[in-house]
Amino acid sequence: MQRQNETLAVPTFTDYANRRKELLCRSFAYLTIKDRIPQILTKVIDTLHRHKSEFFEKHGEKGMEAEKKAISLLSKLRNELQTDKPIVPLVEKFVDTDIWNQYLEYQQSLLNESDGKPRWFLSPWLFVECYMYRRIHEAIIQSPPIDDFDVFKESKDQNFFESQQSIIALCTYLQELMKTIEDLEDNQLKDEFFKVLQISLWGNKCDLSLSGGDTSSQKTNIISSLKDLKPFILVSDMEHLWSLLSNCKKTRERASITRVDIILDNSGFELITDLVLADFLLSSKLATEIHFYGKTIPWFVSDTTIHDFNWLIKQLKHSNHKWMSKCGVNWENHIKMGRWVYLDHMFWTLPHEFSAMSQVAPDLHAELQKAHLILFKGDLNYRKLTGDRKWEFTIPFHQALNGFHPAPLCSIRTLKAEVQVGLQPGQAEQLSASDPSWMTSGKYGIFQFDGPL
Ligand SMILES: O=P(O)(O)OC[C@@]1(O)O[C@H](CO)[C@@H](O)[C@@H]1O
Ligand SMILES: [Mn+2]
Repeated sequence: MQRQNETLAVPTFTDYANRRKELLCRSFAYLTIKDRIPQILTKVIDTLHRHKSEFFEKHGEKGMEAEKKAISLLSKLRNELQTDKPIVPLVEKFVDTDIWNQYLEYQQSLLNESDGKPRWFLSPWLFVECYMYRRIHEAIIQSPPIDDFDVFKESKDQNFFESQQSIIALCTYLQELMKTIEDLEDNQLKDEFFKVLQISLWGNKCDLSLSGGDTSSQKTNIISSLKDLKPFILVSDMEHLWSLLSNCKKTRERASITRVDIILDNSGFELITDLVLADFLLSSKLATEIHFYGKTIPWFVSDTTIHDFNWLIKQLKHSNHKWMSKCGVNWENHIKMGRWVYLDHMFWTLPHEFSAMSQVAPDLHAELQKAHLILFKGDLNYRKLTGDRKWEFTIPFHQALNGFHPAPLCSIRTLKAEVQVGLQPGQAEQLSASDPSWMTSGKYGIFQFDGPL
């Protein structure tokens, strides 16, 4: 597919003839739908199988029946996908069902010239992928009494346990830093701020949907790798973040607040890195309040739900490692005192790009407008920020946001999808020549800021 050039302000989502060509060229999107998604579905089915006796113990025969039903719905889903059947409306009534089905109709309306049915392999990748996770959820909620079962919980927890050593290193680092943070000079504080930002960036390498649900934990000490990883940061707007927050800190009146909102991505190791960043923001007084946003339903395998968030903090608190448990105690306290607030909203698990937020979820948009800074973690959020379009690499981030600007915002993301904007002329070409998989390997990262208008 041709990259959109700067003269086209908003490229259309779907040029289906080109899309087909792109798919046949074995793009990353095509391989995701063809290989990765069926692999994830097979894992989900296997997980349900393995929990059979647990369902029986909990719910008796009804639990066994429910397991069978969920598995049959999921096998049907896998078959629909693999045989490229039309994408069908959701049937089970849930808070977001109507919005989903309206979106499906919208996708259908884009297809007037063909047979009028969106299909798995010929619809926009972002839509199809989100739809698949929403259908998994539908299969589960259609199968009471196991309708609150999180099919990805096991993998998320495994990621946490396998990253133990790196988590210990991070908690120790944070607690050591806390001892001196009040005495740090401005430039020292800035250095530490940049460090915790980079920790949170590289934490995003560990997502489980890219690995098809296979384990993807952090085994090395991330802090000692930061220097070596620096050359892999393609856009580094950290200075802007520092200016913004240190300015808030200097000009803040006694009782007023500086609020940073973090749109979370993956649970497990990445979530720890985000909480380390959030704790640092409070302790350094760069912020006084943090709002976290997670997902209301299991999403893209490893994304954080309220259960994951609470579970992880509890795990830390009860750890027998001194600094891990100190972090757990402090973090629980931040929540109790209202310095940390966890929120969710169904918008985050809709297929819409973020420029549609003010229309689709005006309440969420209005809430985000109250933040001084919004940090968007991860690759999926980047795809939604930029509409997952094939933008020209050098187009300004601001333009790709397509009017989405509730407050100053920054994407913190490792590259795992074929969309990237705001690069220097020639930068993408150079990368393509030296490392053809630079956009999808998770090896490169960005801090991309869109500041005050
Ligand atoms: O948002 P995250 O966790 O950083 O990444 C999600 C992700 O792995 O899922 C998709 C592949 O299935 C890609 O968009 C992206 O690479
Ligand atoms: Mn994710």
